[in-house]
Amino acid sequence: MLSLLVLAATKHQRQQRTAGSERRKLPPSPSGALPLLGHIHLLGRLPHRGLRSLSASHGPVMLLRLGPHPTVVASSAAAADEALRARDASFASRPRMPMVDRLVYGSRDLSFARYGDYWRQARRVCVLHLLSHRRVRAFRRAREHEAAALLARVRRHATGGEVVNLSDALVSYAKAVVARAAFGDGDYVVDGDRGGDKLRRVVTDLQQLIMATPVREIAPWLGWVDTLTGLEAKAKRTFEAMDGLLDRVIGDHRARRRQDGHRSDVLLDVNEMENDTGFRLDMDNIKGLIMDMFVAGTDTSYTVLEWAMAELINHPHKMLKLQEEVRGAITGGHVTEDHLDGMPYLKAVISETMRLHAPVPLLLPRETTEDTELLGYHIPAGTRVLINAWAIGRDAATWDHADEFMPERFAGAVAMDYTKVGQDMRFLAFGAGRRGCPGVGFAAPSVELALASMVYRFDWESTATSHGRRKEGPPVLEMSEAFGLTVRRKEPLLLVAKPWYG
Ligand code: HEM
Repeated sequence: MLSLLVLAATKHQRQQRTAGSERRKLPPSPSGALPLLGHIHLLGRLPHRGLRSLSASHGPVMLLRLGPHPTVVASSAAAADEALRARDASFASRPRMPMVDRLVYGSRDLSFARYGDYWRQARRVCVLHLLSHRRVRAFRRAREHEAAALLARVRRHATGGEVVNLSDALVSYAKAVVARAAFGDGDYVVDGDRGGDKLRRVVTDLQQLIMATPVREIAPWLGWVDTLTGLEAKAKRTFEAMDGLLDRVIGDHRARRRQDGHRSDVLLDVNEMENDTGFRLDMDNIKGLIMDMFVAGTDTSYTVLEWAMAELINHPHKMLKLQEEVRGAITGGHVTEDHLDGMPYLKAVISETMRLHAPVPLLLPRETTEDTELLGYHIPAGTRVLINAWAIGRDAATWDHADEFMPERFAGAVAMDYTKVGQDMRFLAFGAGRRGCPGVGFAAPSVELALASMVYRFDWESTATSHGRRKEGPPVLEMSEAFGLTVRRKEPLLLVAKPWYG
């Protein structure tokens, strides 16, 4: 009898344990994890693609170990919806990344700040004072001025029949537009670099470093490898260049304020404006936030423009359709921001470009703030989370002809407004939820104005077709990607532009 009771009790305990572990089932993990590295080697050169392949076998929620970090990867709209909408607060932090701490003032900015009171206040300050509708409107003239400079640069090559390196021209445009807003109206340079090349390199290095996994992070006793590979020196050089630039920007503004009460730099005035709330920014916070505006706003906008032009070149009928819309809407000989509202196809082209080429393919890494769940799997507190926005944008389960460039899907009666962040969880170019991009209102007019201006003023051809018009046919431009925080084209966009005089 006793043994029967013991047996029954043991069985009950086992059942309870099984039920408990089922309730706390972890997401599936690919096999092949290596000591120290975990699954890093499975990601490949283009992690958003590597992760999509893994999710094809392991499902929309996977658990990977990237170095020492357990990392959940979400690869479907349903998983993103749960993480970024239904359980938004549980997925709202950012992980501590030693390299980011080092480059971005201990992550005391906005993009990389951990979820909590500082982040909440910093985001409010940015949304209210830096990225408000009023301030975006205030920079309208600056955007129109920079768009004119972009066209002048293209025209210089076009009149001589030369090839234009459009990638270079677009990088300069995007950096100039954001720099005016982030740095004020001064002409700031790194080490006497007038053309802005060094500044561009510093920002590129900064982005690559943010994505790098230092060996020190995987195996602290192998930290010397980072010195040997030059990673340490690159991090030091990059931080010093950016920090020096920010010191000059802030120093100049302070001097001008002392001289003439000039009040153009909102961040430097924030502490006065925020007196009532008791929130104060120290110098590292101010530098971190200016850096955020610059780094978060430039390569993203430029990448969208570059992919949009490449897709339009590969789809000449769509290019013609866009040109007809833009040329039909323009009065006065050049595009202004007043014209943009009357260009639904332009907005559809931009949406479709970002669906196919999510500029930040894995968003910014998240971290869970508490024990939570995702599609029925248990996700412990402190787990890193990657949302594969790129894979979700191309998911054949939710998009027809998912890999095709079809702006029409966003035009017409059910047109999607891409500036409404989080409206459609199949489209995550700007992320979603409380950590979604607060800069979309700033990015939209600068991207739309530049694209409309380029297709209005010029007819475009790839160097491969410039000696004879090509009918719709196989794509002529190589569309390979280079990975970073943003994913840009691997090869620069070299095009021939022919002025259009209407
Ligand atoms: C086409 C242009 C842009 C794209 C595609 C883009 C995309 C993104 C993405 C994917 C995120 C991460 C969202 C998440 O984790 O859910 C983000 C965050 C952020 N973006 Fe943008 N962005 C763009 C332009 C801008 C601009 C112009 C600014 C500012 C001037 C900006 C400022 C920020 C900031 C501060 C964050 C961090 C927000 C937080 O963590 O609370 N972005 N952006």
